[in-house]
Amino acid sequence: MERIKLEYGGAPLRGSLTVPGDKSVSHRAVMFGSIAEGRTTVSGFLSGEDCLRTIDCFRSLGVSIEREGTDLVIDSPGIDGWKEPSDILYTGNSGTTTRLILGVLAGSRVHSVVTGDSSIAKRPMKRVTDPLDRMGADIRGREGAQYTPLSVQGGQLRAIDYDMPVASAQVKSAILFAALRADGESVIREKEVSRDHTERMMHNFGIQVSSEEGTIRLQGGQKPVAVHVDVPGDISSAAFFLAAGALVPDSEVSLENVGLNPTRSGMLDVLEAMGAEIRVTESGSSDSEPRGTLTVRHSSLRGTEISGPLIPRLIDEIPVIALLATQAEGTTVIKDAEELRVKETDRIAAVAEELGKLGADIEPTADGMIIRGPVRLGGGTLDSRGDHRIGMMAAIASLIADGPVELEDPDCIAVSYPAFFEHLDSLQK
Ligand SMILES: O=C(O)C1=C[C@@H](OP(=O)(O)O)[C@@H](O)[C@H](O)C1
Ligand SMILES: C=C(OP(=O)(O)O)C(=O)O
Repeated sequence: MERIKLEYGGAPLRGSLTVPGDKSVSHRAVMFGSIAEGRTTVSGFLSGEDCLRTIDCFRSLGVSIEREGTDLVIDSPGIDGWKEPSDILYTGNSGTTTRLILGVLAGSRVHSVVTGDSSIAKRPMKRVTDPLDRMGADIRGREGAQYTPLSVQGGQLRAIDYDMPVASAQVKSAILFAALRADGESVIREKEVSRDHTERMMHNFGIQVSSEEGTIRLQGGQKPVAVHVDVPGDISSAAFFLAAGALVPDSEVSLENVGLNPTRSGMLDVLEAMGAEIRVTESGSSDSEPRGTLTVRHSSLRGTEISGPLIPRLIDEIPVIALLATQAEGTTVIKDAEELRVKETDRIAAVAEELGKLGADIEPTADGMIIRGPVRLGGGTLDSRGDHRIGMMAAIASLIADGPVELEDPDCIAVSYPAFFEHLDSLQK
């Protein structure tokens, strides 16, 4: 496995950057564009490994998906014209692809088998296969459809009235895709409000869906109409440079065209609560996803508490927020974040153990962590554990470490941010 030296210490980060397209929105653009009959075009699409796996899956179903210049062009016969794939649908490392596609396939007319890599094989799927089963889906798989590989025989579905036991946009979205093909009106009640890109994109594709205080209602049988989707920059990718700008002395970093959907922007609330100097300039939205420029400067930070409804609004940013907290005065408590244990890795253990190697004081708890700061970080060899967000957290940690930092298995960063190291270099010139 590759190991690289991270030689970034010291120099301030200055300048501006456009982060790559939002991963969640990119996946959904391919999915809706494949369900809708006709031509969907997508600008700002993220060509990260996870989204490429989504493209592969829909190509196998007979959808044409090609690059034309910087746009992605999707030509689909519509869901009822899909062909049965002659091989498995391979979802790689992508939880979003795996879970959402189960909902899409359940309401299709084809038989398919879905599987991913060794990380996906450990991630819980029952949270999706259970509600889909109640809708009449025929899904079978390992340990009673708890884990991949999963086989799906598409068919006619019935509507569901469902109280979600986990706060998860992936579960909500899988049910919504199935509900679109079901007889009757489905009602989904969220445990906590999670990212609403699926609902927003449904509006763009001409589907009526209502959402009020965590209750979503969707009438089945509506047909999406092919449109153009403009994907905003990914706030979860921007998060690493927001943290770097706040942590490295003399830095000032601007990030442009970042998606500012309020169900995703919890990190901005945390930066403010920690005392970071951050400016948000909204630039409006060309579709239903708001966006704007974020500018951050080196700041002295204080500890904070992160819990409750804030958690789904920043779930993927917690590794880099934990790094920020190691440099903050006082204690930071993160709780209600047990979902971190079932991401690409167990991110509670990974953050505590990997940053611990540099001397950070992080106590893992069942549903989060307690971080005491500030602590000067030293050198060490960190392991991404095949998790892109742990890899990028390590790279940002190297910016403030007193000793040399090495990173094992950096390649996984391409899952969400293939140009990450180029962008980091460009801010240190
Ligand atoms: O719906 C999505 O696009 C995502 C939802 C979140 O997962 P959960 O739904 O499991 O919380 C998030 O962690 C993931 O990176 C992307
Ligand atoms: C959890 C993540 O993605 P997924 O669930 O799609 O693998 C992530 O990007 O941090």
